[in-house]
Amino acid sequence: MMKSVRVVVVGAGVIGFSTAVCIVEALPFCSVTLMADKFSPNTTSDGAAGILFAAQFPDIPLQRQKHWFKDSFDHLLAIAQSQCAPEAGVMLSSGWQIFKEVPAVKKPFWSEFVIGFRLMTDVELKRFPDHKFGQAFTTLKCECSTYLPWLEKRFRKAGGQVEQRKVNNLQELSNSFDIIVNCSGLGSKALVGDTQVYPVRGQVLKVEAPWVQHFIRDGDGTTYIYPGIRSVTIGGTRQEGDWRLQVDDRDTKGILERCSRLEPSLNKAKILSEWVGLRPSRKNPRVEREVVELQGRPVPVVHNYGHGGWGVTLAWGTALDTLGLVKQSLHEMAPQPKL
Ligand SMILES: Cc1cc2nc3c(=O)[nH]c(=O)nc-3n(C[C@H](O)[C@H](O)[C@H](O)COP(=O)(O)OP(=O)(O)OC[C@H]3O[C@@H](n4cnc5c(N)ncnc54)[C@H](O)[C@@H]3O)c2cc1C
Ligand SMILES: O=C([O-])CC(=O)C(=O)O
Repeated sequence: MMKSVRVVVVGAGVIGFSTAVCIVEALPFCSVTLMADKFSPNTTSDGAAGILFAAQFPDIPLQRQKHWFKDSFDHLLAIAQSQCAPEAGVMLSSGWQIFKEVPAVKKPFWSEFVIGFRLMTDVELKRFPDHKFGQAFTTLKCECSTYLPWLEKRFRKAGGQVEQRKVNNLQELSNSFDIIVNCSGLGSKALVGDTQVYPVRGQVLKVEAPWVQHFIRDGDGTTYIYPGIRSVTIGGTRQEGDWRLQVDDRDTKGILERCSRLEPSLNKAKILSEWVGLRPSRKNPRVEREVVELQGRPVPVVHNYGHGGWGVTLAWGTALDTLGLVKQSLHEMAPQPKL
C-alpha cells in the first residue's frame, strides 16, 4: 500500500519513542520517521530512575492527568507481567514514600492506579524515626537504557525509520514531511522558542546493593532509593535553572549521607556510576496541536514535551493523547467532499 502521509517525530527519549511507536502501530498508511541528535544511551531518559508515580500539574484537568498515568501504568504493567519484561527493562517495585510532616493530600491522585496503595502503620514507620507519615504501594520501574532500545526495535519492526540529525528549525522539515511531532524535551527551548521550558538538574548514583529490595522515597523529593534490575539508583538533587552536566562531588556526598540515613546498609554499597540529567521542566507539560506557517504553507505541529521529573511515568499516556492530535490533523488534511 502507498504510504501517503509523511510524519516526523523529533526526539529519541522516552517521549519521542513512545509517541513514534503509538503512531506507527496505529496508522499504517503513514510513513513515520523518528529524528534526533541524541539516542540511547545518551538521552536524559536513559539515566532516569524510571519509577512510576507523579506530582500533579497545576493547570491540566485532573481527569486528563489521571488518564496519562493510568494509560502508562496499564501499558507497562502488561509488559512487566509478560515474557518481554527482562528485554524491555520493566519490573514491579514495592516500597514506601515517607514524610517528615503529614501532607495535606494523604492519597495522591494516582493512588487508585498503583497496586495495593495504603497508609503505613506506626510499626512500619518506627524504622524511619524522622518521619511521621508514609504510604506503601507497589508500582513499576521502567529502566530506559533497556526500554528505549526495545521500543526502537518495535518501531522499526512496524516500518518506522530512524535518522540521526539535529533539527535547527521546523522549516527544515516542512518540505519532506506533512505532520511534525515535537518531542524534543528541553531542546524545545531552542527548536520552537519556548521560554517556559527550563532545566532542573538531577544527580543520581548507581550502587551495588542487591540486599535492598524495597524503594524508599522522601515525599519532599530530595532523597530516594530505587532498587532496579542490576543495581540500585540513589538520589537525588533538584537544581532549578542549573545547566551543569558534570557530576558534583558535593552532591555525591549529600546523596550518600541522606540515603544512608534512610537505609544504613548503603554505607557498605559499592558505587558503580554517577550521572547527571536535566529534567525538561515546565509549569505544565505541553501536549497540544497548532498549525504553523512554514515555507508559505500551513503545517500541523503536534507538541509533546515538558514532563519534568515525570516523563517516564507519563510517556505512554501522553503519547496516546498525541496520537489523537495527529489523527485530528489527518482528518483536517483529508479532502473535504464538495457540496
Ligand atoms: C535524575 C533524574 C531522575 C529521574 N527519575 C525519573 C523517574 O523516576 N520517573 C520519571 O517518570 N521520570 C524521571 N525523570 C524524568 C525523565 O527523565 C524525563 O521526564 C524524561 O526523560 C523526558 O523525556 P524526553 O523524551 O522528553 O526527553 P529526553 O530524554 O531529553 O529526549 C529528548 C530528545 O530530543 C532530542 N532533541 C532535542 N532537541 C533536538 C533537536 N533540535 N534536533 C534533534 N533532536 C533533538 C534529543 O536528542 C533527545 O533524543 C528523571 C530525571 C532525572 C534527571
Ligand atoms: O523524584 C523521584 O522520585 C524520581 C524522579 O522522578 C526524579 O528524580 O525526577
